[in-house]
Amino acid sequence: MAHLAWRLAQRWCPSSLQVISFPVVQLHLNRTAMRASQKDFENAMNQVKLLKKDPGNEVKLKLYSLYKQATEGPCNMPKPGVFDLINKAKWDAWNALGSLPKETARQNYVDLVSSLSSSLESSSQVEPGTDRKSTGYETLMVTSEDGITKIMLNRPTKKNALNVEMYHEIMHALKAASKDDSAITVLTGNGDYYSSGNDLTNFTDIPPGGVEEKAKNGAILLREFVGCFIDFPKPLIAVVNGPAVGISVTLLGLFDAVYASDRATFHTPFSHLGQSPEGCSSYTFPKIMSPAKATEMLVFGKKLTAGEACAQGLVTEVFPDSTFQKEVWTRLKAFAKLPPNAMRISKEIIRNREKEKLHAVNAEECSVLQGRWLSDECMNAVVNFLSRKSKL
Ligand SMILES: CCCCCC/C=C/C(=O)SCCNC(=O)CCNC(=O)[C@H](O)C(C)(C)COP(=O)(O)OP(=O)(O)OC[C@H]1O[C@@H](n2cnc3c(N)ncnc32)[C@H](O)[C@@H]1OP(=O)(O)O
Repeated sequence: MAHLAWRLAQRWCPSSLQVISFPVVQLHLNRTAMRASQKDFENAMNQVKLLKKDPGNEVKLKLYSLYKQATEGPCNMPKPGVFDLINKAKWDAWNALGSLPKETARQNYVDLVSSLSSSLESSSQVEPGTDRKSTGYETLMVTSEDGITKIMLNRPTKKNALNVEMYHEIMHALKAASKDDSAITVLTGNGDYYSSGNDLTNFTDIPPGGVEEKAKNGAILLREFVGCFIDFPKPLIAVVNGPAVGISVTLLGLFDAVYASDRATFHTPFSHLGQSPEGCSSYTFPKIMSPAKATEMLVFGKKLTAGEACAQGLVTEVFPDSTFQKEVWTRLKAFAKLPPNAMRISKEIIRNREKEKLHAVNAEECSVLQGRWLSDECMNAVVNFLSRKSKL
């Protein structure tokens, strides 16, 4: 009983939640894949001023040291005397960052502020079900309510095509959702599309190292991105509000449930684009729907209706578009009331024995795609789309 009381206190007492939030801060500090722009950095500096709670001296020193490193580089001040306690603590914190590059310090600062904003916001949450909106995302809307973290793709005018920023932001949102206090996580799209897949303009921004470097970087990003779905620890549900194309379809094989509007379609036109399957679909689709049906989709680019996708096991259930949102969210709210640890553990039992295999498949698919991106077939398809000569 005392144990239960302690756990309840830990759940609701803001000061103990501050302690819980610390590993989240660490997690964000370890994330180096995203690159913060000067604008992100300035936004983060403004956000610090808006924090409603004092984050404590340890965090303030970390913020100070990252700020100095990001703006001035390695510590360049003479060491204060032992009795100058405050300046000595600040000097120690800055000096401890050694030769950490300015860009990394800037990114770590932005991550730290972002994690502080969400952890301190959640510590002031008094009632379950209070809506929590994330800020700082350019391409997503992320909310946490009723035990559900909802990650909404938010580029409706581009049919929610996934640009490089969106890949990074989804990874960030998934990592945050895996640590937050929600029971389940949902991915959905804003507007009439779920997602039109990879943003084909991703192929246009060629770095100094040329197309080879571009393809290599793309493969690294894709592998990390898909890896986040393979490793996601809580029930992950897709609410497919409209047509889905390319990678937004292949990833569905890594979700725990897929609910679709009857307006949704499922299209993986990889051969048309001179590309090859990703998102582990070369492994998950044949298992889900038989090798021949997977071939129709992944090799011949057959577009499925929601009903067909459901009959083939890719979609869990289809709802009429007119009642889709209401019916699905009612159901998800009921799921989110189930004991979260039991759900997490059950997911682990269902998925874990496949994890190693999925990571190996992911690595292989990315390596094959890296080669495909350099092919004439792929380059022509991208040029045709961008010059408005072709559409799916
Ligand atoms: C790090 C790299 C990882 C890569 C992973 C590999 C992933 C592979 C894939 O996902 S393959 C699938 C790629 N997707 C496509 O080929 C879809 C291309 N889009 C279309 O064919 C059409 O836009 C459509 C059928 C999705 C929708 O047609 P329509 O309803 O007529 O709308 P518009 O074409 O007018 O679209 C509106 C607006 O959005 C832009 N847009 C839509 N999809 C994409 C896209 N995938 N990439 C870039 N831009 C896209 C479109 O250009 C319009 O923009 P505009 O208003 O003209 O500025």
